[in-house]
Amino acid sequence: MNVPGICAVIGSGTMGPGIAALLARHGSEVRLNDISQEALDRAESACTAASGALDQLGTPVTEGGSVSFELDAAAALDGAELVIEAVPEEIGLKRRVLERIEAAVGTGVVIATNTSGIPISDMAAAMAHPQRLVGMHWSNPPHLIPMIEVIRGERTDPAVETATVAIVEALGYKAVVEKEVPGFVENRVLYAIMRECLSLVEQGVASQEDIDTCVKWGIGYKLAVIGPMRLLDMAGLDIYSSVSGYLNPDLSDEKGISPLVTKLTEQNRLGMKTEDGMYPYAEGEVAAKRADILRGLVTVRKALSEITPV
Ligand SMILES: NC(=O)c1ccc[n+]([C@@H]2O[C@H](COP(=O)([O-])OP(=O)(O)OC[C@H]3O[C@@H](n4cnc5c(N)ncnc54)[C@H](O)[C@@H]3O)[C@@H](O)[C@H]2O)c1
Ligand SMILES: Cc1ncc(CO)c(C(=O)O)c1O
Repeated sequence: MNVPGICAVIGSGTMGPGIAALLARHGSEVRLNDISQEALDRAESACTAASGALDQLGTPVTEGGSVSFELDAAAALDGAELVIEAVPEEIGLKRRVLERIEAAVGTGVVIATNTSGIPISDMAAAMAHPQRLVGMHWSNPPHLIPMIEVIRGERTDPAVETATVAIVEALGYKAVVEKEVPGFVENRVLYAIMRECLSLVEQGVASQEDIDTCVKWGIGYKLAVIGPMRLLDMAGLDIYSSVSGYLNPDLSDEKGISPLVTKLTEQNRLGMKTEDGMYPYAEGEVAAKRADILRGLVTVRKALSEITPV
């Protein structure tokens, strides 16, 4: 199945433009909406950059695709066959936006939320037709990371989930989340890794730099080729049993926010957006790092596409 003819993406911040660019690449007429004209102005250059990255990847262009930038939500939603909500991760805002989307589209239109981990059923609670809400969790940067989680809520119509899986499979790789646990699969695994890494820095076990090197060139490299379940078979479940027996009780079980992250956020050291966070950034260094990251993701994605999935 190809992607829908007309899509609306509601929210044009970090995620919206890359989502729109990829859908347009596959032939959709995409309307990108935001309440901020400045965000829409930034989105135009973000979409151009995303399209350039897709050129480098060699992603074929399906004729007929386009992205328009709409401050008027009604204009963006008019005739949409798929709506993707990508506004900030705040359930009250998402519920209000979903209500407005519902009022503007037919009951047969799939409404997908890009929430990072809010249970779909919680978001659907305010909807008149909750059966058409489905989770479609993209990863940043959305035009390059080909895996998209599909998450159904308690009242999601199975046909809506099936249609969403078909769209995802036209774009990349699906991971169907069978139970809508907070964080779904990707972010639960990612946040478990980040919790342990932050704990290791807080304990002085290793520096940020060496932890990044260890994870990138150790498990990150390996897991890019061998999924964790396959790796268990490769290592041997007996090995896992022996090691996890003494290691699991010692892993971080921090239930709150990392004290180091709390300290840094209180100091407004938020990372690249403030040019200081886990690392300091000299003038111009953030743009250079972002370019390096995108170049690296394109290069690795090309290499991975050369191998058969293990
Ligand atoms: N940033 C990431 O790495 C990432 C990755 C995957 C999923 N997500 C999820 O995607 C969603 C969006 O995240 P983001 O990082 O793009 O957020 P963001 O804050 O960068 O962008 C959100 C955009 O929504 C706009 N907006 C706010 N209210 C609106 C409304 N009523 N109508 C239309 N637009 C509105 C804002 O002006 C802003 O431009 C969140 O649920 C987030 O958890 C984020
Ligand atoms: C830190 C962090 N949190 C959430 C997400 C996605 O929902 C990402 C990501 O996509 O990379 C992330 O890095």
